[in-house]
Amino acid sequence: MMNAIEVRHLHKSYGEVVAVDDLSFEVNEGEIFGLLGRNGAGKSTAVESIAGLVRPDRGEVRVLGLDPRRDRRRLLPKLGVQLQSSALHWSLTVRELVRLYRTFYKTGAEPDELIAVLGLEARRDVRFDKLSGGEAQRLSIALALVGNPKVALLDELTTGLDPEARRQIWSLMSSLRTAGVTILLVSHLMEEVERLCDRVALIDHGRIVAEDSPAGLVSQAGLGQRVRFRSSAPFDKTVLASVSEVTSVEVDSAQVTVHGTGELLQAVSTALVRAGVVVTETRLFRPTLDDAFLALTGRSLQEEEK
Ligand SMILES: Nc1ncnc2c1ncn2[C@@H]1O[C@H](COP(=O)(O)OP(=O)(O)OP(=O)(O)O)[C@@H](O)[C@H]1O
Repeated sequence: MMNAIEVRHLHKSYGEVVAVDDLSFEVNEGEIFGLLGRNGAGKSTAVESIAGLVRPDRGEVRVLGLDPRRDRRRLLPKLGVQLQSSALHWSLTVRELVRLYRTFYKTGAEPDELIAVLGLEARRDVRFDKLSGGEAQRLSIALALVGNPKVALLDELTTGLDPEARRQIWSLMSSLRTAGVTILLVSHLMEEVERLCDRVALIDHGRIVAEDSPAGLVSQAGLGQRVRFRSSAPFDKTVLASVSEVTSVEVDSAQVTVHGTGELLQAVSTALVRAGVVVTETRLFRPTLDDAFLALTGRSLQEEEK
């Protein structure tokens, strides 16, 4: 099977700033692939290079086997691009813009249907400069999808959207996946990435730090899980000594934290019941993608680039 997107040894600097530093990855056909990283990590530069809008200093990009700069005319009908800051003609309405973009393609979506799918029906005749940030964002997704692309590049998919609109976009992404569209998406949102992406590349300083499924990244980080509970009687650690899932136990007065792997909660609960130990407020903490990012890059995803 051909890879829908291939990026090999991509480099791009802006003056002194190295935006993308030897970036290589592949996106399979029909896959949703996420680029996750802090502000300034180089994600947008990568997307713009794949879209053919930025000329890389070095390296190669192929989209559906085509060079996005050299084979631009052949690629554009098959490619949908949503960029972070799209400056659109401010005096055109939502409907006029979607219809205009539709004319760029031989085949594509029915403009009014697409407007409805993106929840913009009520705003159809509103000028672009009168839209809220979230509405403009949804419009930019509509414009990226109006040509029924085979490959969609979506930068900051749901940034600025309220939870309701976000869920709508997520379900739209799932139906695009079902339709076989390949999607490269840039996101800051863990929940979005965990829900949508088949695979994710963690990007830091223009480089890939790790690449796997969301669950795979969490297990790559080797963080294990924790079970925490309260014990009214002084807790005797030896109760858990022979439980193979347990790696360590911390007792802080009444609060007990058990670190371990596998079916930790089940194993700990069983051992406590067998020993006749009564505990309360039992909670399981699983490492998140955010924890994995911190473990793999040394910094939290929320932290801004200095
Ligand atoms: N056109 C440009 N001119 C100069 N510097 C740029 C340009 N575009 C990006 N950069 C710089 O390159 C680095 C990578 O930026 P890029 O926008 O690709 O990162 P990003 O991961 O997409 O971050 P964000 O989420 O904030 O957009 C940053 O240091 C940025 O300031």
